[in-house]
Parts: sequence; structure tokens; C-alpha cells
Amino acid sequence: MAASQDHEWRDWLRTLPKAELHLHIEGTLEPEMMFELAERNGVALPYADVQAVRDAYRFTDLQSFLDLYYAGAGVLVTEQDFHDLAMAYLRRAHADGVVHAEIMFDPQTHTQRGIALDTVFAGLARALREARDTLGISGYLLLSFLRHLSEDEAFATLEAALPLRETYADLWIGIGLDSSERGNPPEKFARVYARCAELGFRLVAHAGEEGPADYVRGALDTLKVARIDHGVRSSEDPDLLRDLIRRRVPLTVCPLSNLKLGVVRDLRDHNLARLLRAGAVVTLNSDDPAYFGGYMLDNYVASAEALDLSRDELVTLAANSLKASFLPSTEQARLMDRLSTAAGQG
Ligand code: HPA
Ligand SMILES: [Zn+2]
Repeated sequence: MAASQDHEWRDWLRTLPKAELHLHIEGTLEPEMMFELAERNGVALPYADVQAVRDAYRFTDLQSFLDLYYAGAGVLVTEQDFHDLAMAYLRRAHADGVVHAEIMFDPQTHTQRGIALDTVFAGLARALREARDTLGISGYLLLSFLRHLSEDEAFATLEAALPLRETYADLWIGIGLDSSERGNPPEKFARVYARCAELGFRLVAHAGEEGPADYVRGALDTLKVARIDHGVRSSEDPDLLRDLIRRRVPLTVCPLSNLKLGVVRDLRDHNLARLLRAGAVVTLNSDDPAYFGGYMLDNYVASAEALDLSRDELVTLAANSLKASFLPSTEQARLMDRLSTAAGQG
């Protein structure tokens, strides 16, 4: 794609209403903000400057990223910090044509450092409500358990958060599972997910990013999730892939993340186009955009370019994101109408 064409595509893609369904708010911490918050909170950073942080972002696999990601989150201390982090992301997403964001956060990363759970909730919620009122972008929160920790610790986190449920009922609608996948199969969290289902939460889990297709099967059948985060290794098991397609289980794919973490060597080798063309409900997302070098539009443009996606396929990806969201069906229908209009004007 020529440079001028790239701009045209970007402008057109921006106009398509899209939902971002796989986004870790801690992964939107840009190096500039990391320094600003470190100074505000008197936290020491092991980097000389912003460039040194960016230079450190050369990841070999998921764990090499997670080590820096958890360390970076150490600058988040006050309610204002969580607000500022989320507000910066929501502005950015809004500018990319994201109309709805379902945002994961890792409470255990913060409570382990002595940050109160309500500090995290309150800051994120204030930003989401402010963005809804001022930008017209809606959002939900997905509380995510860290899978390298025990199921008992996940239960303790859930118990600690439940008293806050009513206060954040308009936002906290679901549960996720993230962090180091290999060696931490979904079955480890079977009981806590069953409890979350009983409580009426919507369920998602990371599976099939670095872990095998079996983990996707486990997330689907044992955890009973409504969506699979990543899921790109599902294609290694034809029976599983057939089931995902038949049951219309959305996959929240993150192309630039997969590239940066070595899940794929080249975006041209990414299987998202093959999955889409086989009938899977593929959505595009940015995962941890501050660390992986791209927000929502960057993921769309890079994928379109590397995989030769057609305009119809790009509209399908946007439509999938709206339909795979946890928004009420009336709101989904309203956004689908907006999408048809925008797509027709390209
Ligand atoms: O891509 C990811 N995978 C697993 N855990 C994560 N936590 C933040 N990002 C990720
Ligand atoms: Zn993720």
C-alpha cells in the first residue's frame, strides 16, 4: 500500500464505529506518563529517560513483556493516577473511532503493592463516566485475575471487590484471566469462574496466545467464557476451530501484540485473515498499546496492509467488534446502523 493510500485507509477506517474488547489499562501507560507519575509519587524508575524506556521494549516472549509491564505499573498510586491513565487511553481510542471499550484491569498488581482496591476502581470509573459524558464513548470494566497466582488468591480478590459492585454496577460487568499462560491452564480457575458465572458476570479469558489450543478448549468448556482473548492457536485444532465457528465465539485478536511478543514472526504470516475467511468471529484490538507500538487504528491499518484485507473484510471486523461486545442488543443495533452508514460513505 502506498503512503498516500495508507492515509486514505486510515481516514476511512477512523470513521467506522468500532469496539475495543481486548485492552489492559495498565498496558496503556506511555513512557511519558510513567515518568510524570513516578515524579508525582516519588517512585524511583530504573530508566534514565523516556528513550531508555522505549529502548527496553524489545520483547522475546510474553514473560519478558510482563516483567516490564508489572514493574511499570508501580508508578500508579492514587485515584488520580488511575483516572489520568484511563482518560488518556479513552481520548486516544475516541480519536481512532472507538465508540465502546471493554477495559481489563489487574487489581492484584496493585493490591499486592498496598494500593486499595477502591482507589483503582474509583479512578478508572471516574474516567469512564467523564469520557461517556464528554466524548460520547462508552466503556465497561473487566476485572482480571492473574493466572500465575493461585485460585485462592483470585477468590480473595473477588471477595474483596464484591462490596464495590453496586457502586460500579454501570461499569464492572465482567471477569477476565491474564498473565503468564504456559503452565497455568484455565482449569486452575474452574471454581472461581463458576462462582463468577453464578454472580452474573460476563466471562472472558486469555487462551491460545502462547498456550496450546487445549487451553482454548478449557476456557470454552470449563470456564464457559463468552469470548476468547487472542485464541490464535485455535487453528492448530480443526475440531476446536469448527466449534468456535459454529458457536460463534468471538476471538479478540491483537496483531501488533502478537508481532511484538513473537507469537508470529511477520504480520504477513498472521492467521487472522484465514480465521476470518473460514468464518470465525475475529475482532481486532490493541492489547497493551503503549508497549506494543500501536493503538486500535494502527492494528487495523497494519493488518489491512500485511494481509491484503478488503474493505468488506474491514467492515466485518468492525461489525464483529460491535456484536461481540457486552453492550445491550438495542445499543449494538444502533451502532450497527451507524457502521452501515459510515461504510457506505467510504
Ligand atoms: O497479552 C497479554 N497476555 C497475557 N497477559 C497479559 N497482560 C497484559 N497483556 C497480556
Ligand atoms: Zn491481553
